[in-house]
Amino acid sequence: MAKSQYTRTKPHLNIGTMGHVDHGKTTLTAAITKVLADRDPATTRYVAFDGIDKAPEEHDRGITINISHVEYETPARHYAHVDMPGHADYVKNMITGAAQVDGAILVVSAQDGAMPQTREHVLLAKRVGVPYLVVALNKSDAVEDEELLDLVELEVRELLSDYGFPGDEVPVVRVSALKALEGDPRWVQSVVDLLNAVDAYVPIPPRELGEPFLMPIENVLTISGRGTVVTGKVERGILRIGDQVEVVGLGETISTVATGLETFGKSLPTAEAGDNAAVLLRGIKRDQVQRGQVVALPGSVTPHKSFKAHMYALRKEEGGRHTPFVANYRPQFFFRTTDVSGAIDLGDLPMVMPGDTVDLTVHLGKEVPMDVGLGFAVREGGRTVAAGTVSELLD
Ligand SMILES: Nc1nc2c(ncn2[C@@H]2O[C@H](COP(=O)(O)OP(=O)(O)OP(=O)(O)O)[C@@H](O)[C@H]2O)c(=O)[nH]1
Ligand SMILES: [Mg+2]
Repeated sequence: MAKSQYTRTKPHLNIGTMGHVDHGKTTLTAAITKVLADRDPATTRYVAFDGIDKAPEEHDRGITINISHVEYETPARHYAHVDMPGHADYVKNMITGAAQVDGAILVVSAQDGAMPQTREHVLLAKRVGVPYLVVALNKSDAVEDEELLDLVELEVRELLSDYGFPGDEVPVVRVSALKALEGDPRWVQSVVDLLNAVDAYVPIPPRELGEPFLMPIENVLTISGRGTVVTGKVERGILRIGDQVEVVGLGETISTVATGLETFGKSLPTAEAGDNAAVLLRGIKRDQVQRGQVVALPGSVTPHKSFKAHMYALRKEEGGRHTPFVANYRPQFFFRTTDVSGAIDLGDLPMVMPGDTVDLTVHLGKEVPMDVGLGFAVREGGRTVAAGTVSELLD
């Protein structure tokens, strides 16, 4: 596929920006690439705001809809960065992004403080297993009163603690993405400080290199003359060019061979757990594969329609339901990069109250590749109402 080769000179980490709509996630993403590209153009390419929010609808509405990937390097690390949407209607896309990261930058506008999707994103981050958050208190240029900044910081720390993050320890860095993008030295430094905090606070997670290869498919592309390419973040294991793989879930399992590997347009000899990879699949047509399936070592993962789950129903203060749900409740279930509708079998329970933690059975409309321990979110009418983990595989 690509000409130049990706060399693993620095540890690799997956990070992203999350937070309420308009708090400055995309501006910060652009500013990070700008600041790093200005320092070392050999390792980072500047990606302007329009290169991140590319879709015409994003342009017209001035909001992020799709998640978008950029890469950059600090002196210590290579980062793949996913810019997530903040708008309530696109939380679905945000969940996909959050499921991939090893840590995230929670962007909070210092002017507005914590807002509904700040809360929802922190909660989802916890539920989908984002292990570390660093806070960018953005738009600090627009708030002159230091005490106000202190107040917002305190509020955010409390919010983090409410959802099980160490609110006292989490680095909170006062930044201005906009001013950094404009080259204002004070605020350029604020972005450098933020990156230093990420370098120092978010550890490189142990990669499951010894496990069988698995990559959830996030996107499917056609490369003319070459064939079909699937992209995603490698969840576990190592894949080499020429390896036999299976595409599993949402229908028949398909067997094929990985005939090419890439990351950010550079060729890879092997794709490893943690990598953002593009995998060229031999003899596969674009319509045979889709987002939500996984590419895996043959026989290593099986698709299931039914499973037992350990689940927490969000309280109404957390954005959850105001009323209990009863037998045959049919919400959407979000796994890795897909969502599927399903029914909940409560067994002997008469109902589930917001705030309850329960064990129940789920029957999905389509087969999803899963293992015990896989996390999922439950949504209904555009909001997250529950979150859980798979505790036992049924048929
Ligand atoms: N004053 C000031 N304005 C900012 C700053 N960062 C972003 N903005 C402005 O805030 C608005 C929203 O910025 P975006 O980067 O699109 O916000 P977002 O969080 O990506 O929005 P969604 O992706 O739609 O959730 C834009 O008008 C920016 O110019 C900042 O540091 N200071
Ligand atoms: Mg955005």
